[in-house]
Amino acid sequence: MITLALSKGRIFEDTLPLLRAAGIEVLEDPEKSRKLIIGTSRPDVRVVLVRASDVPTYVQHGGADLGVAGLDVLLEAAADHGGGLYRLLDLGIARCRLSVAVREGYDYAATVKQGSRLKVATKYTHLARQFFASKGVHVDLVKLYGSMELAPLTGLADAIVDLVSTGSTLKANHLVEVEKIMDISARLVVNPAALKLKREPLRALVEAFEAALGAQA
Ligand SMILES: Nc1ncnc2c1ncn2[C@@H]1O[C@H](COP(=O)(O)OP(=O)(O)OP(=O)(O)O)[C@@H](O)[C@H]1O
Ligand SMILES: O=P(O)(O)OC[C@H]1O[C@H](OP(=O)(O)OP(=O)(O)O)[C@H](O)[C@@H]1O
Repeated sequence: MITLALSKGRIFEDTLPLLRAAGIEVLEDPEKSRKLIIGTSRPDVRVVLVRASDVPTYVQHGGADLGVAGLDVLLEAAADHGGGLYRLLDLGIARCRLSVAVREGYDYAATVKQGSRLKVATKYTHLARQFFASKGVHVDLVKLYGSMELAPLTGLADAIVDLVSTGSTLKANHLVEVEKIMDISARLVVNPAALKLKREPLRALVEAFEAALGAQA
C-alpha cells in the first residue's frame, strides 16, 4: 500500500489533475465526506487528509509515504524540527510568494534604514527570522496561526510575513507588499525509508507524476 498525504482545499484540488494524469482517480470528495482516508482507483494507493502544516510530520514519521506540501510549510518545518524527508518534485501548483507587508503609509524603508526594531507577526517565524537576520534587521516576532493581515491594523505588529498570490487580501485590508522573501509552489515529498522499502512502486508513481507535469508543460 502507498499512502499519499494531502491537505483539503487548494493542494487537494490542484493535485487531482496530476493524479488523474497518472491514472489515479480519488474515489471521494473530501468536501462532501468526513472520511480522512480515501481510496483511489488503484487498490494499492490511498490518500490521507491532514492539515497542510501536518503533511511534513506525516511523511517524516512514516504516517504517509508521500505528501504534497507548499515550500513555505516544508522550509518552516525543516527549520523547526529538521529535515527527514526528500523533496522530489516541484509540482508547480499552489503558486504564491512569501512576502513582507505593512499598513499603507507605514514607512518600512525608513524603519529598516534607521535600524529600529520591527515587530513582525507571522505563522512563519523561522523563515521570517532567517530573512530579517540575513538583512541585519532587528525584529520582534509574534507567532500567529492565521488572519495575519489583521496584526498591523490592530497595532499588534508593524509588519507581517505572509503568502501573497493575487494581492487582493492585502488590498482589502489596506496593506502593501514591501518585499518578496521567496517564490512558493507545492512539492512532492517522500519518506526516505519508504523510498528504500517500496522502491519500485514509489518510483513508478513519481515517474507518472513527472510525466503528468511534462505533459502539462
Ligand atoms: N492564495 C494562495 N494562492 C496560491 N497558493 C497558496 C495560497 N495560499 C496558500 N497557498 C499554498 O497552499 C498551501 C496550503 O494552503 P491552505 O490555505 O490550503 O492551508 P492553510 O490553511 O494555510 O494550512 P493549515 O490548515 O495547516 O493552517 C500553502 O502552504 C501555500 O504553499
Ligand atoms: O493574495 P491573495 O490571492 O489574496 O492570497 C493570499 C491569501 O491566501 C492565503 O490565505 P487562504 O486563502 O489560504 O486562507 P486561509 O489560509 O486563511 O485558509 C494567505 O494566507 C493570504 O491570506
